[in-house]
Amino acid sequence: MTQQVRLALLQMDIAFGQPEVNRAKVRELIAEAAAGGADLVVLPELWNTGYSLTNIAEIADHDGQETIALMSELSRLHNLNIHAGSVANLVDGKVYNSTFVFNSQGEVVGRYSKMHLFRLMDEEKYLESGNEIGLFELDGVPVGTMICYDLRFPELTRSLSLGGAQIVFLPAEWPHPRLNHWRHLQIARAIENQMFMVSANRVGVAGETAFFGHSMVVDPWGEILVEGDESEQILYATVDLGIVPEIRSRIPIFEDRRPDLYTKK
Ligand SMILES: NC(=O)CCC(=O)C(=O)O
Repeated sequence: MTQQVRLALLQMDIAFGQPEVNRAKVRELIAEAAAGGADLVVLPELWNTGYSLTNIAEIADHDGQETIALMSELSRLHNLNIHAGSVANLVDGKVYNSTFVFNSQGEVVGRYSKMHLFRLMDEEKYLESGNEIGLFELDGVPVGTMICYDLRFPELTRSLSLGGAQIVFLPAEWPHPRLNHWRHLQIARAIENQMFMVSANRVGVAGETAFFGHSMVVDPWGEILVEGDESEQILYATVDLGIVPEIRSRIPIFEDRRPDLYTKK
């Protein structure tokens, strides 16, 4: 990636339990984002199935095959990077909530499976948690990824920033009534780790759960560069990666940390 990166956040509704419908929609939206000049497109959480958990093993992707084939084709076709949000993914009989990230040559450069499962939406009953953090390089830039509820765990974001991440991505299906938490936690994570937070949250309703969107890009100074409303939309923001080292040297929190004194457990 160059220093200036034009991001496109796909804030979309998700057809419940209908992967084919969602894949067709995502194909259209990525073409639209490419026409809008995007260098990097970010999708929401579980965009292939939504939270159709009772039949998730039947409708999940298998070893990421459908997702990889589609995103690899689209990243090459449109010459852009894709953070493919997350998908329900069946591996060895277990379903994971998994992220795949693609460079513009269509190669998978990052993978991550959600490590904190969200009990309020029954994830722990149907899904398996991942056991590795999502830290990787995208076009030579160290970046990290988390998924939705992971945002509530500052230790995870700190592990990513200590690993050098300059951007942390957050695909999500985060609903009402917790908009306040969603906004403030992202701003806090960006400021305390002096990095960009980039989220794509879905909109729409599933059963009694209403998802509010408000996808956003927060810079390392805690300023919101773009924020969605509650409608379907593609949000664009251009980030200047040069400000990450600049802010990290202006307030040297990574040098001033006292890990020798912090609680280990
Ligand atoms: N899909 C999720 O992980 C939702 C997390 C959420 O809503 C929260 O409040 O945390």
